[in-house]
Amino acid sequence: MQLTELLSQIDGRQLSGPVDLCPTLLCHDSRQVCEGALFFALPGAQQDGHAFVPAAIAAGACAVVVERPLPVPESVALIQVADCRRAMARMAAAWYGFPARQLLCIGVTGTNGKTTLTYLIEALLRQAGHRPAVIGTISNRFDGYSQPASHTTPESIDLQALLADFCQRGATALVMEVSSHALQQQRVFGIDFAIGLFTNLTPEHLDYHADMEQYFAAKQRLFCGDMPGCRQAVIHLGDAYGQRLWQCRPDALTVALEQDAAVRPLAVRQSLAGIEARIATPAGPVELRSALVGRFNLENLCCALGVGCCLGLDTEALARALGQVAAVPGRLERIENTLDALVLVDYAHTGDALEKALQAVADLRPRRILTVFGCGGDRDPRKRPVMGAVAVAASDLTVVTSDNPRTEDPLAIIDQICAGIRDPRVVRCAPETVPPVGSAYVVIPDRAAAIAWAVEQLRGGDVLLVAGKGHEDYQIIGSRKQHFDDREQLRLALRQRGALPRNGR
Ligand SMILES: CC(=O)N[C@H]1[C@@H](OP(=O)(O)OP(=O)(O)OC[C@H]2O[C@@H](n3ccc(=O)[nH]c3=O)[C@H](O)[C@@H]2O)O[C@H](CO)[C@@H](O)[C@@H]1O[C@H](C)C(=O)N[C@@H](C)C(=O)N[C@H](CCC(=O)O)C(=O)O
Ligand SMILES: Nc1ncnc2c1ncn2[C@@H]1O[C@H](COP(=O)(O)OP(=O)(O)OP(=O)(O)O)[C@@H](O)[C@H]1O
Ligand SMILES: N[C@H](CCC[C@H](N)C(=O)O)C(=O)O
Ligand SMILES: [Mg+2]
Repeated sequence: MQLTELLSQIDGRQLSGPVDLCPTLLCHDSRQVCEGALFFALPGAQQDGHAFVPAAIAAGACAVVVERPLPVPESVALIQVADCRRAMARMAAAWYGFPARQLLCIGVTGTNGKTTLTYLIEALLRQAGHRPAVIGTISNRFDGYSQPASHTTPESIDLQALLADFCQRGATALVMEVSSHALQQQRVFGIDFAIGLFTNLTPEHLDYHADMEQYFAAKQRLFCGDMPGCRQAVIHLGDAYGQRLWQCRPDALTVALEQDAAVRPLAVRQSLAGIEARIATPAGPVELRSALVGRFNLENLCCALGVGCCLGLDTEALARALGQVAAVPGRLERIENTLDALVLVDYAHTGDALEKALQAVADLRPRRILTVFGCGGDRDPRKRPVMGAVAVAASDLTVVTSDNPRTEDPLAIIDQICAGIRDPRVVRCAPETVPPVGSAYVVIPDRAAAIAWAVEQLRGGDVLLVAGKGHEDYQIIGSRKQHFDDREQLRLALRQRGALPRNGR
């Protein structure tokens, strides 16, 4: 594609140097530049891409997009723009032939529930006769083809490449998680979402966003802004930020569990077998049976119904589609055992998610609740003491361990978690002396050892919740990513106790 054609996508740019160029590649990492590449110098959180312009040119870049003028050789085109990430998103869309225009695009944002909702909406889109692609935390996938995701929402160049690939494979629709990082960094700029869904907003990513207001402002961009955002909004009102969002999108289809809204439950029965509910919707009352458990999943199902109504599905089609989603990997995922205990792996890695997951467990009225969790390194440290407090408040026995320490000291992360455990009734015990019943916590930094120890404590009627890593099949310690899977570790520990069922893997 001609550089001039790409440049026609962006306003207010200044150009110097040659224009009659045909770049071979779009790229923002100097380490990936090849002969003829068009390089975007992104101002980053860690580094400034402008510093890598000389390296990009040395590696063969024929053109560079910058926010500040820089000296470059005469043979290189220099394009100066106000916002490099936005220019990159627009040019990437053009480069790949505007694939999003061929898809019915649905964007899901909010602190928790996005991944779950993409699975539910995927089923609704199928029911509506679409061939949906899914982009999110677990994987980017379409029709049997799946690649593990490195980000919840890919960088704009990767995103547009994926969309073009999905279109080529025959996708007609897309449901994607839209993270606050993505909205802040313009990764989805230019995508015209037919439907945007807001689930909730609770403290998270406050290492990246200055405060909750900035975090909310990022999320809000999907609904009211210049992106172009979404045509139809679905908003969960049982959340103070959802209420605020509704003020800027009074046309939204509203969802709530406990207040008046277009989608709201009329009658609910919850058990370990799942959720049975009669739910009011604009299409009429839906009789829903879902194998998903927990009140937060009732909320997710209601949000999905809102989206399904926007798709024009009738009540039977809505119930049929959502009833088909029996589980979401790593979200309250059950691990079979012969102890008559419920063993669950869950991705709760925020205070609110952990509280909701533990509430879902408590609603099952178990004998005891045992919780194993840690917090990721190089991520918002503010959630650590909160998760510590939430875990011990709702558990009989908590095992504080490591998540993905990344470049932080795992013991320092654990100390920050424990600093939140202020309730004098909760005692810290050594693993050898822990009382069998009561409010206690132990610290076992090695996650595999923590899981094995918790499994040893399990008795019939107990629930064991291993939280924080869900579907992840790795652990990042330092800069090394090694294989680690909570589900495998649990099965290993259960096997060692002779408590893995005959057919258990
Ligand atoms: C905090 C964050 O979002 N960081 C993202 C951001 O990095 P950054 O702004 O820090 O970039 P940087 O490292 O300072 O580098 C600046 C520029 O210099 C370039 N560079 C750098 C080094 C070099 O030698 N040459 C070079 O050209 C880089 O490619 C980049 O373009 O831009 C990078 C390029 O697009 C991303 O890869 C990077 O994601 C990092 C890896 C990350 O961990 N992001 C997470 C926190 C994230 O995005 N999470 C969200 C939300 C998760 C959720 O809630 O589910 C997600 O959507 O996944
Ligand atoms: N509606 C909800 N409200 C609160 N917590 C929820 C909700 N849905 C799911 N959770 C909890 O949050 C965890 C993560 O859920 P899910 O993966 O669906 O959210 P997400 O928004 O995609 O998260 P991430 O931003 O990490 O990708 C679940 O394992 C569960 O513990
Ligand atoms: N989407 C979240 C995932 C956190 C998962 C947890 N296991 C961790 O590594 O902190 C993030 O990037 O902050
Ligand atoms: Mg997700």
